[in-house]
Amino acid sequence: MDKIIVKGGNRLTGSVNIEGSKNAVLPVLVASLLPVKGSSVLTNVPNLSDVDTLTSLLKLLGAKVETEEGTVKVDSSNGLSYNAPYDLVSKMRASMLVMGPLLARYGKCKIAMPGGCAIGSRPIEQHIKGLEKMGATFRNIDGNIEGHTDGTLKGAKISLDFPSVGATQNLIMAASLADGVTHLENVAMEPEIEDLADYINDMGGRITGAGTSHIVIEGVKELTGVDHKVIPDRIEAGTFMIAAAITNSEITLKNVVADHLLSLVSKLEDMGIKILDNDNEIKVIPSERLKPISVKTMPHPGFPTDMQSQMMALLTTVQGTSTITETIFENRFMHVDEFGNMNADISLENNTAVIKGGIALQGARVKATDLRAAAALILAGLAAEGYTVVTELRHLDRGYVDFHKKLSQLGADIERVSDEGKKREPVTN
Ligand SMILES: CC(=O)N[C@H]1[C@@H](OP(=O)(O)OP(=O)(O)OC[C@H]2O[C@@H](n3ccc(=O)[nH]c3=O)[C@H](O)[C@@H]2O)O[C@H](CO)[C@@H](O)[C@@H]1O
Ligand SMILES: C=C(OP(=O)(O)O)C(=O)O
Repeated sequence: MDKIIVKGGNRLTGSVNIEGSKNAVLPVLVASLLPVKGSSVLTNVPNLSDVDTLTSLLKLLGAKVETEEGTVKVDSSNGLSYNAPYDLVSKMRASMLVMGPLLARYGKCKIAMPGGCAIGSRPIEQHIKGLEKMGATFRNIDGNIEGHTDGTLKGAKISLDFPSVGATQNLIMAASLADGVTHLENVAMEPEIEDLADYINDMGGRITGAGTSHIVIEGVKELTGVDHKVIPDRIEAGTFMIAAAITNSEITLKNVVADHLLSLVSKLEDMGIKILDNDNEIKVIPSERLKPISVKTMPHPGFPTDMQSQMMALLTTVQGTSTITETIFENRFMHVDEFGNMNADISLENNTAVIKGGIALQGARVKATDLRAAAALILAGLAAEGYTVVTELRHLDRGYVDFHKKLSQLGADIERVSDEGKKREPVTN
């Protein structure tokens, strides 16, 4: 089993390049199933295992996919299959997003129940309810969801109970090829939604309001493949901002959109850290004495759940009592015990973690419990006394490209020890 070994105490310096966003590229790849003409060329695509899993799913569905360093070309103009099997879907929640495009293009889909990080139950009733309003019917058979329409989806007025990112993406894609106009209310406002809408609009779609809570989609007869550059990964960027803060270092992030990171920036500023942004770059200027804070995860533009564990790592090093309340996923505190193994004092009161910070972290052998927890434990290792060994790196590989190499280039004492022959190779087909 691969492991990352980090020796704490080094200051970081220099700059780091941020990759294309995992949470943007996955829906954009799925939307590449929509065009009946031409092919799409996606650039700024991160080399992640989630991207490999999704391109495998697209191929299995009948799309032609060519992958090169940072670029994926998808041609879905040939007939597609409508069956997304368990072995791929179970690896990744984003697989559920193929429901919308398959129903829109073929009037049917068969999808195994989703996977992803074990951070809580991942219900999809908001996806299903919205698609039902557009005329689809569903049944559950042997762990699969089968959906049907009588030919085409119909535009509808849909209000989500909660601004689910996945449901918003699924419904945007479905409505893009539906008959008539769809109004989506109380939808997610994440930057990844805007990226998806921009991509579909460039293909000939008619979507307005993406990035607000009310999106209107006028269905079109067909879409045509286009080139699209994926937006920068705000969560990878945020993770490196915390790396700077936790090591009391000044670093610069390149290829970022500062406006996507406002809630994190505001919290870091409350703690006493200075953040300067200019022209797709962010500079983090640390401070010796940070202040404790309270954080609550919320749908965008609130504080992202995907930054919760990294922020927790930082708060363990800050003198005083901080709190983090997780409102998005009920089981996203599995890293608390791992931080405890590193001498952190964190107690859980329902969905709030109370962090008594400032007790020196001690290097330990810890286990990544999910994707962001993997990064957070490595961040804690940067500040801990002695060596921290982080295992279960398959989680890390879902969402971070060369994390240890980037940290090492910034000056961290870190290495990844691979099991012979088991290292993930980039897909080159
Ligand atoms: C709002 C939010 O922060 N969403 C995050 C979520 O997106 P993702 O699309 O995975 O999740 P959703 O936004 O759909 O779900 C957020 C919440 O809504 C619930 N839910 C969702 C759909 C549904 O049909 N029924 C239902 O109850 C989920 O259980 C969860 O508690 O995980 C991604 C990966 O960590 C993040 O990038 C997203 O920012
Ligand atoms: C948990 C994450 O991803 P997923 O929803 O794909 O599991 C994440 O990006 O932090």
